[in-house]
Amino acid sequence: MIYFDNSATTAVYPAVLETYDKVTKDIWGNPSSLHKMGDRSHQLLEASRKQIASLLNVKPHEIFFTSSGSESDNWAIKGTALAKKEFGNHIITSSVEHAAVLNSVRALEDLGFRVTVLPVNKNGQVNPDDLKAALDKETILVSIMGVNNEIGTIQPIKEISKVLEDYPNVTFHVDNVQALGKDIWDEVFTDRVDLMSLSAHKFHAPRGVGILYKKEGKMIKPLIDGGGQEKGLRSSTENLPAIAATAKAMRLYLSDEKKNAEKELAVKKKIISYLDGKPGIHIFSPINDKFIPSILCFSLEGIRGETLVHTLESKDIYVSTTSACSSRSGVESGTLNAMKVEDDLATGAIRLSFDPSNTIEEAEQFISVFDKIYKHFAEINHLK
Ligand SMILES: Cc1ncc(COP(=O)(O)O)c(C=O)c1O
Repeated sequence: MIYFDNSATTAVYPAVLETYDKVTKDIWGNPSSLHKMGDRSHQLLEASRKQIASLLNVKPHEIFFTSSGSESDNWAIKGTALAKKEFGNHIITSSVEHAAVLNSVRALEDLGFRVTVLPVNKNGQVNPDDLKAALDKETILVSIMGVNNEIGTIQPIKEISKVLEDYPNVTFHVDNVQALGKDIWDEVFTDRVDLMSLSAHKFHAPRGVGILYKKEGKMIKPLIDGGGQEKGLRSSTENLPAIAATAKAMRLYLSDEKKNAEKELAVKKKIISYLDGKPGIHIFSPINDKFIPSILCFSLEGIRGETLVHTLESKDIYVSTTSACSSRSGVESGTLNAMKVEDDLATGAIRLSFDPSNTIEEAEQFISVFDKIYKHFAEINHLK
């Protein structure tokens, strides 16, 4: 089996599963309970928060646990809009955001907020000058992702941060769900970032945990009301086994970022060296400093992405059409469309996403399987 779909989700590390198991069995008290069992759970919850904060170089009280990256995005955007609606009604985002961001701003648009969606260039990057031009005195929120989930573009968060230094009252949210552990943290998490979303299942923790970093003092309204957990801002009994597992997974995932990025790059390089220059092949995530090494998106002219996904699956190789969450709903790649890629190439795109555990041997096996598919379709489609 070759798993090249790590941007969709990752396998839980065995050591992390052990933590999950142990906490489920031994530390199952409700952290809000006043007795000893509750106290023990509360201590573990806070220790997990502290570890995550330390790994991200922020303060523990700036870390909030949610249920997913999607919830963190929804909360960042809708929670900020609700908290700041007296100060303005304008929100800026980009055309290549994840659906959790784009659909959140669309929902706010239906409620009367004004939304500007910034275009991107042929690499899928936002131009900071476009942001500058879009900002006005009504702007309350800017939400731009750190790394795109479909093609792996790194957004110019540093330059955007510089633009936003002149607008201290504008909340700046960054969706960094795909950016953690890619050895680019300084580029995507600056001092100017006020809110930042992460998702645990993207870094070998179990599903069911998202993280929202909220800079001290930033205004946000809760979306989930109830018993007042997470300092009254996000109620519901904490998913402690998964949270403790998340802290451990993050420590392991970030322990060798540079080496991990090099391993992913080696796999990507190997496959690109095969694909590059082949008639009918279009590569959307080349190797350069604008793209992370772990995502490779490309299409083969005349073939639908889903056909390629299922043909590869029949050989026990797992990849996605552009993003796993939209592929079942049949939605074409939002990112490639925003980059003005022709429709038939956009619907033909597949995404390979690597993990440091992937090997050059797997890349070679992929190439050998793909080459047969390529030759077959190249003949049918008369590609030269
Ligand atoms: C950039 C980005 N944001 C948000 C999400 C949503 O995260 P989750 O699956 O935890 O809801 C994803 C998931 O693929 C993503 O890639």
